[in-house]
Amino acid sequence: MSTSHWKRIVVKVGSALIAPHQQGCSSHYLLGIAQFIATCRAQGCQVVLVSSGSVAAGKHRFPDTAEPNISLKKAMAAAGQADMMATWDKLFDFPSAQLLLTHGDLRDRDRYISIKNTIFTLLDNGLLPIINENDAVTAAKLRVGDNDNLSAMVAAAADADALIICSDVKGLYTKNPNLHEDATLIKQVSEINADIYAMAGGATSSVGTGGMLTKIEAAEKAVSHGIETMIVDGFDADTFNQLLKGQNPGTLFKPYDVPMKDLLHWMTHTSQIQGELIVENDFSADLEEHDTQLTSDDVVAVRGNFSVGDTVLVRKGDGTKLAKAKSNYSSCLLHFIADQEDREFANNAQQKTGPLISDKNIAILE
Ligand SMILES: Nc1ncnc2c1ncn2[C@@H]1O[C@H](COP(=O)(O)OP(=O)(O)O)[C@@H](O)[C@H]1O
Ligand SMILES: N[C@@H](CCC(=O)OP(=O)(O)O)C(=O)O
Repeated sequence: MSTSHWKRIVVKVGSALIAPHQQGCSSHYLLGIAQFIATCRAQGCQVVLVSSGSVAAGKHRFPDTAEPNISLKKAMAAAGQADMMATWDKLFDFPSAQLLLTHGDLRDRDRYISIKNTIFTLLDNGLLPIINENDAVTAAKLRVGDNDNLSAMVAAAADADALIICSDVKGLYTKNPNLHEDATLIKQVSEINADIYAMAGGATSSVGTGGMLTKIEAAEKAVSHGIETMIVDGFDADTFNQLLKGQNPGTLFKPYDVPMKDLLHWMTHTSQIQGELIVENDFSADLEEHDTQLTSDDVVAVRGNFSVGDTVLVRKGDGTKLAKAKSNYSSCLLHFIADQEDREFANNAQQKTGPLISDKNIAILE
């Protein structure tokens, strides 16, 4: 790893670094991170910042709430977001821009492409995109829920070379170091497997979300896109000197040698399977190469409730998974078509809407 070889990176900053005392924002720990970002940019590396901290920053505006419920957390996020942006903005001598996203935005292919374009346009014009989840408006079904996974989705969208997750611990330990004195730091992870997940516990601070578990999930998403990922200690100013010297100050997760194709990665790690289309057992998944298209005639069963634009799994009746794809029809419409005795309705739907799945929006599973 070396900062001078990176063309584009995503830096994720956890809540404890932004509002360490939950009395609004503090620039104490952010200064070193801001200097690191400025140095990377000066070296020609584009930077996207994913910043947590809106809830922690807004908390002090609601002093009588020891255990805030979800509505209060949303209000805290709304109250703290502007403060958090203003705190970052003061530390930079270049302009920044705010993007507030939900999983609902990222898992819709058109909106995902639009987000991608906006990030690139901001970067190409010298702005620093600062991204957070839109906590104030999002609902349970539509949220990513933690900024570790959000930062990995953003890193994939931005086609980043590296994802640096700045937290309140040095990196991944064999067990939670805040609870176990004998925990030891893991310097490098070449393969994320069940043993690695078994080391990860949840957050122990009152402001963190997800703990190490969501960071490993994020690392898994990122490395499969070919993005080297690091968990580092944002409290320690020396972390950023080490990074600039090409050293590993925390835990480094090695990227895949052969990254997943972009569309398959998005279908696997960002979009969510909302249902299944079962096709005949002799159906082959050559939709991509042969420009063929799946129609409602090819489907023998429909599972789950999905809407137009949702991602579905295409599989054979024997269980073989063939592809993940965007459905141009809702499950409701497919059931209705299947219930019709004649073909007229299906033909009309096909003429109006086109194929059930087009070759542009399908990722063949190898
Ligand atoms: N194996 C582990 N190694 C390191 N930290 C761990 C581990 N398991 C759980 N943790 C917890 O994860 C916390 C970091 O996650 P979190 O609180 O969500 O921080 P952030 O706000 O930076 O996302 C640590 O402070 C620690 O309490
Ligand atoms: N979106 C939330 C942060 C969620 C989150 O993942 O927090 P953290 O674990 O501190 O990175 C906020 O701005 O408060």
